[in-house]
Amino acid sequence: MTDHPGYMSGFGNHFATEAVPGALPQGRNSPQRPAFGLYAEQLSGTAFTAPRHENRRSWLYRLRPSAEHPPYRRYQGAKLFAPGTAGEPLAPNRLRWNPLDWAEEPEDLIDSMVTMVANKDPAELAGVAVHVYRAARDMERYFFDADGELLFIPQQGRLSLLTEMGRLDVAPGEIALVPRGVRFRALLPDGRARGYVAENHGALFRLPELGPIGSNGLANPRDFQTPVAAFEDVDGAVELIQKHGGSLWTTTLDHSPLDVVAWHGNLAPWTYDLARFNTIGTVSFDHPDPSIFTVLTSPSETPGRANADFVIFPPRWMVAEDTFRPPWFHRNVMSECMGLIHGAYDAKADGFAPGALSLHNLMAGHGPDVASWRAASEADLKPHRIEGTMAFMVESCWPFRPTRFALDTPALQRDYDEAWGGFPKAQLP
Ligand SMILES: O=C(O)Cc1cc(O)ccc1O
Ligand SMILES: [Fe+2]
Repeated sequence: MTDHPGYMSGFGNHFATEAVPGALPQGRNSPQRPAFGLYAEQLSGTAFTAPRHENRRSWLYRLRPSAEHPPYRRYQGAKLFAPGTAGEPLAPNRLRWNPLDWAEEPEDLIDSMVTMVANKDPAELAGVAVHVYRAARDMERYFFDADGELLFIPQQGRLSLLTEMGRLDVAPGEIALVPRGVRFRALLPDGRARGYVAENHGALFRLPELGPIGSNGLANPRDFQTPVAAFEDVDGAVELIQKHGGSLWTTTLDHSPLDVVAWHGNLAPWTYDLARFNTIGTVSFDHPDPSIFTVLTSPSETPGRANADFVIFPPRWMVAEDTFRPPWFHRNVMSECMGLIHGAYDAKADGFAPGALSLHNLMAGHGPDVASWRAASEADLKPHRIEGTMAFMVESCWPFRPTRFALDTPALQRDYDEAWGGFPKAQLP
């Protein structure tokens, strides 16, 4: 891999970048004759008339227009990627899966994608799906998702995402976002890579409001890194796959679609190092709601009720006095899908390994397993640092439905309910 060509800093900024000097028009978006015969193209992430503070779009200057392509046909590979969820009534059970094994034949990122849970039809422009990838081959073809933006959460092995708008290098502990429609291919600098993808069909992820926290804190905007323009000037047949309306489609181009020489705007890919998250918690007593750990939020149309929140449980000091410090028992009106990047999660002493996934849909009683409850109830409450861990949660107001694969795979822990078996009964005086 060559050195990274560089990043620009800031979340949702209006960036301007050109890989060839003079490629970016000045003072207008669509000149009569763009420099060098480039083609100007607007890519929108919100409706043209979205309020200004929500509005996201970028202008791309490319070697050929994206419009030049033959019809798409159904793609026959990637059978576990977006097959639709199991049709039967949604059981209210808590579910947990061990990390998925590598496929027998090495697959590229797209063929290795396994959809585990999803809610809503992408055509509703709402909902979120959680996929797991376990890739062992570089992509020689290209992909884009017409159904939503893709939040990559690597768990093992780095990804190099060559996108239309520049290159994202992302390692476990970092995340990356590729906007809806942006074409990319994924290279695997470590030979293989496993992780999670949250596919957001709804309102674009943004930083949460800070309320009384003030003007700084949680994920700070300047720590988001957007790549400078970088392009491939490659002629020859290449495959372009898209996910559209919940199914996969393929076509052949006679050139690389990563041919954007310059771009400007505020719809852009980025990476973010979760270690930069400014974690906030109690310095007195009680454990705040985990909304305090929100990195990104995609609002629904109901104020305060997220279509999708991306929440992390990072290393941090626990100092709460006379407090049960791990996650308390709870029944939540929101639905929770959790994964673990590394280390151990403080509510689950056993059975939740890095790469695992859990699902606690609305009103499912959950919280610490017996061993975690006992240890935390008996602990000597000194300041204690939770180290070397990074769990995350994709929380949604729409209950998640598992896919057929997720319900049938041997990775499903059929004894998960036992995590909460054997609590001693309270003894009244
Ligand atoms: O279920 C979980 O482990 C996530 C979680 C953590 C917490 O501290 C409070 C609520 C919650 O859903
Ligand atoms: Fe929870």
